[in-house]
Amino acid sequence: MRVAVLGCGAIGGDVARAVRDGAVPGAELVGVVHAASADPPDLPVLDVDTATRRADLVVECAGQRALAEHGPSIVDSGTGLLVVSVGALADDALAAKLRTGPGALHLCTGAVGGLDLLSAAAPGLDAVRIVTTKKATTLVQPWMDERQTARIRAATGPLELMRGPARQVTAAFPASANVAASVALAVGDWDRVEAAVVADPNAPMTSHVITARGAAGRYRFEIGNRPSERNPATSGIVAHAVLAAVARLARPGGRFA
Ligand SMILES: NC(=O)C1=CN([C@@H]2O[C@H](COP(=O)(O)OP(=O)(O)OC[C@H]3O[C@@H](n4cnc5c(N)ncnc54)[C@H](O)[C@@H]3O)[C@@H](O)[C@H]2O)C=CC1
Ligand SMILES: O=C([O-])CC(=O)C(=O)O
Repeated sequence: MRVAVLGCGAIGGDVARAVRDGAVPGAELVGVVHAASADPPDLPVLDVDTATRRADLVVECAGQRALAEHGPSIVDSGTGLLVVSVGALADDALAAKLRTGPGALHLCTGAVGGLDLLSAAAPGLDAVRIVTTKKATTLVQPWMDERQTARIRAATGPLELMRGPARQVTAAFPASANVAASVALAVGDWDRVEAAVVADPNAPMTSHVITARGAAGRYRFEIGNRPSERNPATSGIVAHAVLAAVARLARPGGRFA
């Protein structure tokens, strides 16, 4: 399977180098699509149209906005698309376009787990929640006013920044709350999932606590991820989750579906 990577930052750079170095049996790197001014010195850089033409699978690691910009033309061309910025699917029109194909849309589990069980239990779940806690300064957003930004920077303990429907929270924190979208997509219902984002200056790790209950049972998944050394807003595990997904697509069969 020929693989191109869209976005060559903390996740995409690690994914592209691992595929290039043969870490994923059955997958080979055709190149990366890179937006920053200086090209990554050790990877072949392609424009998005060439990458789409040459690859069987484009792996999006570039953010919700880049997915909205390039995703539709990738699937429209028949090339497969593996998405890490799943929060972009909170836009129903974009989600419908990406699901239309003919290229297949695949979602990466990213920084969280338990999505398979939540998906299976979904018809019997009433309340589903995810609380994300990260290093405070990684959660400052362009839409915040000076007072709010100063409050985050001065925080000495946990500070809840937002609590609300998953759709709203993933849009407000597009590089930090894709996990809220992952839970909503697993449950198949944006309205049943409440998400919260907490800034904690002392958080040694990024944590995601997912709880759900209903007729199906009671569930609690507590995840503590070490942040990426390249991007403290991103959990280090995400690049590995992307590589695991590429491996499943490159050599299907004999694994959890
Ligand atoms: N599903 C999940 O659990 C998670 C999802 N994410 C998503 O992954 C994205 C990437 O995360 P990182 O690698 O840590 O971010 P990063 O900021 O380190 O890297 C993103 C890269 O994409 C590039 N880029 C942006 N727009 C582009 C475009 N139109 N074409 C080509 N390249 C473009 C940037 O220049 C940058 O190099 C996040 O923005 C977030 O949406 C991140 C963490 C967890
Ligand atoms: O990496 C993480 O822990 C979560 C994250 O940034 C996201 O969901 O966008």
